[in-house]
Amino acid sequence: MPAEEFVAGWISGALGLVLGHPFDTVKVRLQTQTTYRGIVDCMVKTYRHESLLGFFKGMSFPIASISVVNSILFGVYSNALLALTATSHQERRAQPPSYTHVFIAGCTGGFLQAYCLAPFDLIKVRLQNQTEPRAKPGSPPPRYRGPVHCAASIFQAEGPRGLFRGAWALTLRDTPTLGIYFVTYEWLCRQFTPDGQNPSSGTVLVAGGFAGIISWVAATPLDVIKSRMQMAGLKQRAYGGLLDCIVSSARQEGLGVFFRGLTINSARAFPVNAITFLSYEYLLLSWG
Ligand SMILES: C[N+](C)(C)CCCC[C@H](N)C(=O)O
Repeated sequence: MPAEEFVAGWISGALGLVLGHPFDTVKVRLQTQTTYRGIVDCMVKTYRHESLLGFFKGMSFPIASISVVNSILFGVYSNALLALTATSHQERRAQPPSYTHVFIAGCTGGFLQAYCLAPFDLIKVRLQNQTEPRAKPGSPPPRYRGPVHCAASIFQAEGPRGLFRGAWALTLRDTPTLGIYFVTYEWLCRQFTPDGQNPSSGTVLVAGGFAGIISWVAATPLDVIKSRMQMAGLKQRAYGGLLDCIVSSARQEGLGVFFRGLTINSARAFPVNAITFLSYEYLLLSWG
């Protein structure tokens, strides 16, 4: 099983995450809290209350964990294509796989990474939603002191299953949308690249950026539900399950609720995925 795709996926995932984290914090807050009027209001309040550091809350943890999960996505994707089409990454430019194969391999990667992502994503969302300013004398301490404390508290209160809160919603969110992600990337690359050649850096940036946007647009409704299920039981009401969360969110806030965070998700998705794909392709090319 070729391993370099896993390593390249890991490094490229980490680069994308750093670039995207401030957007991600604003998104999670908009999706789960009602105190903000919009993106700008959320940014201003976060800055005033918590300084620039507020945007980078909980970042070291995703860098260490979620970038590893990205390696699973790209590693499984490439190895699934190898199994389906018997071509390695290097051979695929000369013998491009069909879009059906790309879709199936993307869904497989998405499905497997979602399960590994679930506990890390849960901790990220819980930490991002702590809006208390850092270490102000006299103010009550935040519920979680950091990622390890957060994981331990959830484990203590709810057992190992607690760490997989929202995992179903996450799997449903990621399986089809990561199929869409790789199909969009491949399709755009092929539009701008002569047959048999490697896409230029510009093409990879644009194709990666749009692959990110399109897959995030498709993923946003379930992203909202996922974040709410992850926060359930804390500040938020508890839900009877995925369906209950969908129905009661729609009843209380209208259908627009499913598009919360769409603009910010898309604004984040372009740079993050442009850099992710560019560094991924570059690393694989330089390793030959
Ligand atoms: C499929 N869905 C759109 C949900 C996720 C796509 C993940 C791609 C990248 N790691 C990122 O954070 O943007």
